[in-house]
Amino acid sequence: TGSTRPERILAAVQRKATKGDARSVVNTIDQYCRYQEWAMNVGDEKGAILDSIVCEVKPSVMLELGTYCGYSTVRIASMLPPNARLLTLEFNPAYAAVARQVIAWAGVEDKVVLIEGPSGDWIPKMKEEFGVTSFDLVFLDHWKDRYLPDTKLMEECGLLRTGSILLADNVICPGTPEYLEYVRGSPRYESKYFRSHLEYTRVEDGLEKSVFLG
Ligand SMILES: CCNc1ncnc2c1ncn2[C@@H]1O[C@H](/C=C/CNC(=O)c2cc(-c3ccc(F)cc3)cc(O)c2O)[C@@H](O)[C@H]1O
Ligand SMILES: [Mg+2]
Repeated sequence: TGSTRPERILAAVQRKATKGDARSVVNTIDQYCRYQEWAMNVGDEKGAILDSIVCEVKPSVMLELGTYCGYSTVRIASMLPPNARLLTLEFNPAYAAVARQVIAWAGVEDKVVLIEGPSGDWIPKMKEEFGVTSFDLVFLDHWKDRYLPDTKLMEECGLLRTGSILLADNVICPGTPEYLEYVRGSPRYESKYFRSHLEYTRVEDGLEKSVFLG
């Protein structure tokens, strides 16, 4: 019963990254996943696009679907002002346990609320449990066939307001065809594709940024 990939990533962070330095945690994970073993973090190239959108939107309340090891959680949190909040959903307890430690090592735990459980259960409870009115920005990076149902669920739960932004990873690889067709075809969204590459590779992938028009 050896270690899991997320546990090996955590070990690399605790061995090589400077405690309390979020950028050093991000760089350590990128180094590890580029030169030791690949992992499904948004990565440095798409991560730079993510950074620019977080900086542009300056969200007060943000949601991330699919924490995994916490790489994008730390990346986003390091860009947020002190009073902003990032809620991140992860339903695999082992991954959540790793992510909590990565988030703590980076020193961003004050801006992050990691919620352990499936998005389908928690999205309807966001208002009552976490006092969320609506999300300024949502980063979708969980199971690709769940992007569309969860987007519809957020609409139904009144968690999107005019101007809320959805940013979806992997719209090319592995691909999210139904989601893409929906946001690009719906008059309620203004969508834009940011071309990039699959993390740590030369394979094409990209992010889709969709503004909810109400
Ligand atoms: C049940 C839906 N609700 C969920 N609620 C909460 N957490 C969820 C949920 N789904 C999945 N998760 C979690 O999100 C993470 C899942 C992410 C899925 N991502 C991918 O499959 C993915 C896959 C690739 C990829 C690309 C090319 C390949 F050859 C192989 C893999 C690249 C990526 O950037 C990816 O994001 C896990 O931590 C999982 O436990
Ligand atoms: Mg991804």
